Amino acid sequence: MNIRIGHGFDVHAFTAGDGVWLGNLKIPHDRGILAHSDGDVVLHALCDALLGALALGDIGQHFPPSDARWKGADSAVFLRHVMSLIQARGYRLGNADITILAERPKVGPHRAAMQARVAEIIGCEVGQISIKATTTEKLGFTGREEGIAAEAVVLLIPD
Ligand SMILES: Nc1ccn([C@@H]2O[C@H](COP(=O)(O)O)[C@@H](O)[C@H]2O)c(=O)n1
Ligand SMILES: C[C@@]1(CO)OP(=O)(O)OP(=O)(O)OC[C@H]1O
Repeated sequence: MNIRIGHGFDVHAFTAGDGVWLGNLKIPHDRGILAHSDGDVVLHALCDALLGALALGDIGQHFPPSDARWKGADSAVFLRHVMSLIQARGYRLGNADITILAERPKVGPHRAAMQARVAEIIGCEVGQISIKATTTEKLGFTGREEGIAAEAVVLLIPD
């Protein structure tokens, strides 16, 4: 078996609320997230990258937005399931590199806790999880603070 690479991307719109779920942590904010689940773009992009690495489809195929079971769901449930699919195929995570695109909230103060939480869900070392953030210099939908996006790249290694 060969090493495999995967890429994921996710977007959610802001709505009224008091915080956003990022990396399975609720980050205080003056907006919330519009989504079927908890709307965690970090975990959704990561799930899609992991699925993509083994050509296993995308998050919406495994957890359809039409399925009431996933309404308000904790996205850690999605990530644990995706990891179980990967492990069943004889692969483990090499590393994940995630980028959050947002003017606000600022990710820096929460980065270490987010990395630790994602590593805990996956069952890997914190050093295997990178979480970065960038503004888009006030350009586009993230720049106008209409929504938030995340991208993830992963490398999977055969056991
Ligand atoms: N939501 C964000 C956005 C950015 N950061 C940090 O600020 C740095 C500078 O961002 P630029 O878009 O101006 O390059 C960036 O490298 C991040 O460290 C952040 O924490 N949260
Ligand atoms: C996560 C799911 C779960 O129903 O819904 P949303 O929370 O809306 O998130 P999205 O990133 O659109 O992915 C699709 C679905 O799998």
